[in-house]
Amino acid sequence: MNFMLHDHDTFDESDTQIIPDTVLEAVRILLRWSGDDPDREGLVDTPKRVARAWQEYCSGYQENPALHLDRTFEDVGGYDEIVLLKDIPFHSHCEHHLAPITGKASIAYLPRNRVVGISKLARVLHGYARRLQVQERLTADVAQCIWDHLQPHGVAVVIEAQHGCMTGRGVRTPGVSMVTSRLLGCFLTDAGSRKELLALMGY
Ligand SMILES: Nc1nc2c(ncn2[C@@H]2O[C@H](COP(=O)(O)OP(=O)(O)OP(=O)(O)O)[C@@H](O)[C@H]2O)c(=O)[nH]1
Ligand SMILES: [Zn+2]
Repeated sequence: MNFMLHDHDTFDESDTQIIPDTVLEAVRILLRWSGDDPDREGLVDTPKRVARAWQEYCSGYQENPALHLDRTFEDVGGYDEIVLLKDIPFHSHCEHHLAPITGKASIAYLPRNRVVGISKLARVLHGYARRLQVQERLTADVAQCIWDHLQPHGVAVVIEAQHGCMTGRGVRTPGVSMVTSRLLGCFLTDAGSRKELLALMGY
């Protein structure tokens, strides 16, 4: 599909974004196909809202999450133990049904000399979560990004999430969580490091 803009495309003054008319029409078609009337008052602005919402849900495609790890610090008082950012809430969407995935991630690493500003771990997570995902790939991508760019002794990412496609539709089984993990470096190879990590994470 070609998303080149045309003269008649909708210019949205509220956020100075141009939304291609093909996108707005796609939402109108979906609304009609779902059984509603896209021309009724409550739905007239819905295609524009949906387009903007999806730009936000998928804003991760416009960024390189690794850039958040560019700035590191050496002077942290000789600290050379595990750094853990625990229970970071996130939102994503599953690539199969475009349904929401909501959950929390815990991200840990064992620094090699340099540390990163702690918020950057959450930024990396959101950079990958704001794309269409399966939970396994989200977990692996976050871990690999930290591993490649910080070159620490070890990285661990554990994600626990609920999948909207299992609650609101399909098997309709609310209350279940999917848990995924990716361990790299010492957390994979050294039982002592792994034990310490899992205790810190509360597993
Ligand atoms: N492994 C994995 N599966 C996921 C994830 N998100 C959604 N799914 C699953 O993707 C599968 C897609 O299966 P399909 O049989 O192709 O689709 P479907 O007929 O809609 O399947 P049901 O959800 O069982 O109705 C489903 O089993 C979903 O539960 C994820 O992050 N990881
Ligand atoms: Zn799904």
